[in-house]
Amino acid sequence: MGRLVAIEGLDGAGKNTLTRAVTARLEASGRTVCALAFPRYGTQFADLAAEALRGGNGDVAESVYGMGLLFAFDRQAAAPDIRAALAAHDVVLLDRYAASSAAYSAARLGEGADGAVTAWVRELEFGRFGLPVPDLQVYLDVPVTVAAERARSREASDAARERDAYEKDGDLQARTGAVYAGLAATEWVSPWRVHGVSDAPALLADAIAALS
Ligand SMILES: Nc1ncnc2c1ncn2[C@@H]1O[C@H](COP(=O)(O)OP(=O)(O)OP(=O)(O)O)[C@@H](O)[C@H]1O
Ligand SMILES: Cc1cn([C@H]2C[C@H](O)[C@@H](COP(=O)(O)O)O2)c(=O)[nH]c1=O
Repeated sequence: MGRLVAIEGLDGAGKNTLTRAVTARLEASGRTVCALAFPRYGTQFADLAAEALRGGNGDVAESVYGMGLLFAFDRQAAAPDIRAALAAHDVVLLDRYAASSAAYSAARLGEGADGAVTAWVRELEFGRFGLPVPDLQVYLDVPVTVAAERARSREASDAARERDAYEKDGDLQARTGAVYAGLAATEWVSPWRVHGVSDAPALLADAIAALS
């Protein structure tokens, strides 16, 4: 059975880039890795959520819990794929998982890491839906200004990556970062590790390798 590792952080923090670097390092050391990303763009629930964050689907985006349900349904639909990946690989790396819902939802509501909505996400996704619990959650701790600049320059160079409502809201990003720090400090759902902006991907890859 493989180890499940979720990489979390702000929009533009570099989660996808870090996931690819860690995958390469783990594979070079002989481990098999499967990388998945949430939301799963191109599938129903993820696309409904993405459209909502760009002004579509009526007033869905106004509801924090409504958005939480769409993201949670996306993960519930992916659960068989995650379990199959865990059965077939040494490591399954997730670019965002349930903690993204916890962090962004709490930030939108002005709650902390120990508030009502993070408890709701935990119970819904790991309780009611029975999603696999990560062996390790990683908070990629990048300053809000750096993440925002990366998201902006990516938008400038790639028209398909136009920033959504969350990405354009600097105050929301700052609050989300604070909630992520709280989730990591309190080991929300399972163990966490903080990966700093200057930390080498190899450090994280070695920590993941040590899990198995
Ligand atoms: N360590 C780094 N140094 C400099 N630039 C980086 C670094 N990591 C990522 N970037 C750049 O920042 C941008 C965002 O990176 P990436 O797509 O990996 O972020 P992300 O956290 O997955 O974003 P999102 O959650 O918004 O999809 C990309 O253009 C990427 O090339
Ligand atoms: C999975 C997930 C995502 N979000 C938010 C975070 C981002 O602002 C957007 C889109 O994600 P991407 O990484 O930029 O593609 O959705 C969320 O609030 N809850 C979630 O579960």
